Amino acid sequence: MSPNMPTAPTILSDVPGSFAWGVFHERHPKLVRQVLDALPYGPAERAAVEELLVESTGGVLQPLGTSAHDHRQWREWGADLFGKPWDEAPFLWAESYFYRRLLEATGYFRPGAWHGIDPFAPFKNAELAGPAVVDELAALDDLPSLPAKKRSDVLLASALWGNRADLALRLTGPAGDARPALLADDSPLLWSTLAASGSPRVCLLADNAGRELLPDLVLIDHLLTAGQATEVALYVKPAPYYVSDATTADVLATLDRLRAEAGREAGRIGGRLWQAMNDGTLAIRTHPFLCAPLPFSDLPADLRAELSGAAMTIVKGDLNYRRLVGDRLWAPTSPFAERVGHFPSPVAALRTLKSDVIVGLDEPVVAGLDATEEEWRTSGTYGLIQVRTGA
Ligand SMILES: O=P(O)(O)OC[C@H]1O[C@](O)(CO)[C@@H](O)[C@@H]1O
Repeated sequence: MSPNMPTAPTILSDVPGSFAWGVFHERHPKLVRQVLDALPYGPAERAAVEELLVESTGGVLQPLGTSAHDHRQWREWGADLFGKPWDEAPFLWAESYFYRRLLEATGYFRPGAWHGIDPFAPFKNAELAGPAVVDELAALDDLPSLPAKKRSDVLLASALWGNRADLALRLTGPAGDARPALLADDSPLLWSTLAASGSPRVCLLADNAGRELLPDLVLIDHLLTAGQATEVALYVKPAPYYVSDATTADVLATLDRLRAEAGREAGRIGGRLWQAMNDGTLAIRTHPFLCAPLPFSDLPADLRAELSGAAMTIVKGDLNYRRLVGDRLWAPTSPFAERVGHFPSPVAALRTLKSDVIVGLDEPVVAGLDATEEEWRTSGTYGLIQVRTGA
């Protein structure tokens, strides 16, 4: 960050009772139980997962072993952090490292029986096979009868509140599926920017699989068929992350789920997406930096170059928002456009609020929310669509 950039305190997890503290001390223990109950890991994996929990709630950060393929990369990302207590590391860094270490503990990257086994797959699979998805697929039958403008708005809203359907929150947090109330809505700017662009290439940085990825894919199909995008690149995580984050395997499972609805709108959407992948108008992409513990202001040159050609990059979800604006206690009225000035393309954030970071709100909105008893920043009840145009 340039020395002249305004800054704000980095969020840490060292304050008992804070949201970040609760992620380590309340959510992760529940998550670990869920993971160990969902797959029949052996004694070595179980012990390693339990040790990770102990280390991450009171111990010091231990580096990855030298046999890990990315240990050098993490040494570099955490050069001044290893050996320090977990709660002295930035919350974003420590939470990301927790998920990397969980994969290490379960043997995801090691040669052996558990190689490539997604520890969160049982939850993701159950969601995709569940009744909520059946209802959501059936609702797609109404899409063709909607006027084009209405269809765009409905699908953008679905992609936004699909982010509410977050397995991490539902496995370990409060129940509930209420639609978020929008605290900021720059959607007209999103549509007008795409319309003004000659042959728009759109990038979408995905967040969760299942009930979030499904509406994301439907939105992508709409952008392509309505000519609002001529090409779409969908960026997914290179490995399981933050419980339900989408990987290529999740895209394929979701496509299969759509295509299984033969003769219905869902099936037609699945077929068009398949064809778009075949002819290259839809590309699934990934990059190691998508699982890095760093803000997007540190994008590596190759990923920055890929995104810089986009007419719009749509950034989904809470974690991506934290990385986009910086995981700091900014003033909530701090301008969104300033916070994301580093991003290489016009950018639209679609996010339900699930952590303390927030920027770009109007003062009366903040005052109204602060006057309530609600944990409005972290409850997942509120959402936003914030856009910065111009590269
Ligand atoms: O799936 P999303 O929307 O990125 O949400 C992830 C959020 O969930 C948490 O991991 C808490 O469970 C936050 O710390 C994080 O930002």
